[in-house]
Amino acid sequence: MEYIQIKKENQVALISINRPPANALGSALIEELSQLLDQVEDDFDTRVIVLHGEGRFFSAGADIKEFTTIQSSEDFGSLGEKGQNLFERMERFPKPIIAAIHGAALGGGLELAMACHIRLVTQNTKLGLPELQLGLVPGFAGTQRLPRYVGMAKAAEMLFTSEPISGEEAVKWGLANHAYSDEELLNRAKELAGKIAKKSPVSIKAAIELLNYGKTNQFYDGVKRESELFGEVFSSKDGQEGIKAFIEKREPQFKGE
Ligand SMILES: C/C=C/C(=O)SCCNC(=O)CCNC(=O)[C@H](O)C(C)(C)COP(=O)(O)OP(=O)(O)OC[C@H]1O[C@@H](n2cnc3c(N)ncnc32)[C@H](O)[C@@H]1OP(=O)(O)O
Repeated sequence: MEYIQIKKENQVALISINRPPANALGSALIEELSQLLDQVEDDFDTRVIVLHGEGRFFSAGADIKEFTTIQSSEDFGSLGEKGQNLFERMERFPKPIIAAIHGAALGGGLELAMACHIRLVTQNTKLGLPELQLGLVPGFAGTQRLPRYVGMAKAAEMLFTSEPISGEEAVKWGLANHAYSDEELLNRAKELAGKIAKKSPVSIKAAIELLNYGKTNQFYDGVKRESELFGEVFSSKDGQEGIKAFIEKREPQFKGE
């Protein structure tokens, strides 16, 4: 695999995303992550997964540079669906997935983290869904998962302003379980994974299935509508302007078209 490494220690699989400079979730990386889950699912000896990012960030989201190679709203919508399907699989995965988040988890990076069962963060990490800054909307089910963690009002504020919250704030809002220093993060994640690995895989699998019953049809209808709007908004002039502005490192000029 090119962008993802796996290391096993005491029944815990440490999965590292390694795609400098920002661990952007391009379509190849999404595919690799999906293949890796196939491997881990079949490996009886792996009981818990810890997911983290190499380098400066957990992940700065979908690959904005790759967006410029996409021609139609349908293709953009299907990119969204690929991410949505992978993240749904993760949330239902029979083995617990702990995200250990440092630096930043933005856009698709936070959507990935929100699909994990437990989130540990560093105090100063930035967590946000800044897609509206790009003239877009989130497309990997973030519009449906974020309000489940932080409530509608805080989710609306985070989406409308595009501003991230810190790891410490994320714990207060229920988006993350615990915040640690940069030095502590990975060891704490491994320690927690070790505790969970001692439980019966049978009862863990049942607990994950049961936790997922909290998601009603409204959640799935919302995810479907998100992928349609993700494609439509991408094709708007504002969507194209937002992506161009990011690449040109300038403020976007949105005209409502
Ligand atoms: C369905 C899902 C949709 C989405 O996820 S849309 C994407 C949502 N994410 C974002 O909008 C985040 C965009 N990135 C940022 O805001 C910033 O970056 C950071 C806060 C992560 C870091 O800022 P700083 O420390 O000032 O570094 P830097 O010079 O902006 O970035 C370092 C290099 O990383 C590239 N990069 C950052 N994020 C992405 C990305 N999401 N996709 C592709 N490339 C990205 C930059 O362009 C640059 O690269 P170069 O050194 O070549 O100029």
